[in-house]
Amino acid sequence: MADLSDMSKRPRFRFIINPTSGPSSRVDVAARIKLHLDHQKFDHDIVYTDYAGHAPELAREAAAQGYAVVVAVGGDGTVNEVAQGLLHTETALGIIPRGSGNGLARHLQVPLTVDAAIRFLNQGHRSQIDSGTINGRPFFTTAGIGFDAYISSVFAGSKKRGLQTYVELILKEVRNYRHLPVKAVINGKTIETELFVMAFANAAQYGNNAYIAPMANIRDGLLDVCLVRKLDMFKALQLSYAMLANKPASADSAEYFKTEGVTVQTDHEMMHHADGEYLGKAKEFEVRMVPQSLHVVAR
Ligand SMILES: Nc1ncnc2c1ncn2[C@@H]1O[C@H](COP(=O)(O)OP(=O)(O)OP(=O)(O)O)[C@@H](O)[C@H]1O
Repeated sequence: MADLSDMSKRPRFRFIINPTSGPSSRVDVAARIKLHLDHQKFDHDIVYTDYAGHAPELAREAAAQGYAVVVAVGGDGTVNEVAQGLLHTETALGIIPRGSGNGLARHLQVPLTVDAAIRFLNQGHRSQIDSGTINGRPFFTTAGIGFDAYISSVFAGSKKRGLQTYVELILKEVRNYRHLPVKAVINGKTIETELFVMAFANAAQYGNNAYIAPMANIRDGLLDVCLVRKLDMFKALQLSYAMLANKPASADSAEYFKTEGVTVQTDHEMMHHADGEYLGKAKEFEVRMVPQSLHVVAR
């Protein structure tokens, strides 16, 4: 683990702000950076995204120019985009969490308020984490097939944001959700089942401290798979309780696997997501771990 303050040249930080993300309470993040970043130690610039998909370009450009850290200012969607631009480079991802879930920030124990997150960046702790891919698309927190992807698709079309919207959606949609048969291969074993959800966890949680894979270690080179077969109301309650208590669910509600990769096939078009971003439908999925592929500023 290196300390940024040890570097001989003054390290540069780029802050990438997604102006569309964040709670309704407006904080002038640029002003907070001016106030709290250690300007004796670090140079910085601030750029704003103009459109979805802009952040990877801005991050890639900064990595090519030798910036020490690129800080994603936004929710997990922005974090995902910035991190994509930093994969396999020496530039570390920093986070100022501004989303409703903040899954990666929570897993990496980044402070959740703007001022504290900036002061945390000053400490300059760096380490490396794994990332994953689902059908080639990178993810850093979780990806999934089934109900979680369905919720991300409904959420994407909803104007409302935040935890309450998520909970309302889940309660409304869970009763109507149609389970589909899949064939998955995990660690050489073939599983054929009616699927509610198959979640692929690099970090332990979806965000909002909802733990889908409590044992997940973001640095072990392994993916934690949580398989939930057909769900009834009793199992749904058991699973929800376990997720909020940061404990594995009982064996008849969910099964957990550690693996380097998974393939899934189905005769039906199924939805998938990466870090809560809805990615559309497919009949075949390949999920892979990419060990130690991203530097981060984390505890
Ligand atoms: N300038 C922009 N205009 C429109 N969309 C943008 C812009 N910049 C980034 N985006 C898109 O906004 C999406 C959502 O961002 P993000 O997840 O950070 O915020 P959020 O939706 O408020 O957070 P959460 O998902 O935690 O509620 C990103 O996936 C990104 O593609």
